Amino acid sequence: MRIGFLVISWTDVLDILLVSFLLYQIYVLVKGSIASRVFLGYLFVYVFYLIVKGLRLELLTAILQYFMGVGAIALIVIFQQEIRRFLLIIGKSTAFTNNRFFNTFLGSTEPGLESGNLKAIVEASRSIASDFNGALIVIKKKDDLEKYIQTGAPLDALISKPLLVSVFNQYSALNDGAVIIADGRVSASRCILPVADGREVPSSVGFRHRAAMGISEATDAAVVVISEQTGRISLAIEGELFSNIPASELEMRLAEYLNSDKQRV
Ligand SMILES: Nc1ncnc2c1ncn2[C@@H]1O[C@H](COP(=O)(O)OP(=O)(O)OP(=O)(O)O)[C@@H](O)[C@H]1O
Repeated sequence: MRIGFLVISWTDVLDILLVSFLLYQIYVLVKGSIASRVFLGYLFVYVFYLIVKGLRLELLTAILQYFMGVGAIALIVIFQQEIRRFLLIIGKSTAFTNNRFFNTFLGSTEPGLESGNLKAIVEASRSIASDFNGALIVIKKKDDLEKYIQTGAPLDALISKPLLVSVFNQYSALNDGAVIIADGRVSASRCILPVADGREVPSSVGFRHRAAMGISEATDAAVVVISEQTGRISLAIEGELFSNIPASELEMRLAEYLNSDKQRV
């Protein structure tokens, strides 16, 4: 196709569409954050560099070229949260993660938790909350949690209300950190979770709740978090924290999420 003096092929159109899509995704990721200003600043420098290069100002071009090279590395450091989120979105896209072969390869298993086990978790949460003992309970869906289980003390125990209540008792030696429930067993306690520190986390949120958001952002696990200060039960799913959930609603919400085959994006 010819537009004026420009000859445009279908690969050029594809190229433009892909670049537009990428730029839009970057815009969505950095929108509203401090990173968006950095991104804009970098874009201005790049446009300036193109103008300078077009005008054949050799010295300034060389300086800006060097600056752009160093800037690219600086951008990776500045945007590490956004890049991580972007790669997670790609890694969790339904086309791959719903595929049986990829699930085996990634160590993912079928989702679901027996209703008796779910009831035990909910009853334990109710009891822990009423005693104002804090708790952090990670429940595996499909994604492998072995990496996080390794950070804690192995338990490999049957799921039961008395066990969970005693683990999170304030005098227990196991109450620090998170309990991870995987494949119908209480795998470990005292586990260390990644902490969410993105712009969407309100500064008032403490580390227990940040850790719940962090692991639910990094994996598809559901996390029950109970505040030691307020006794409130919250649920973290897909990086989002749903605060102050009534115990009566918790079981339904957990069952709905854990038993669904839906993979987040
Ligand atoms: N990254 C983490 N991984 C696992 N557990 C954590 C992590 N960060 C904090 N915790 C647990 O949360 C506990 C309380 O942390 P903190 O008081 O900062 O959280 P909070 O969100 O304010 O919760 P609370 O309302 O219960 O005080 C810690 O003692 C620890 O057991």
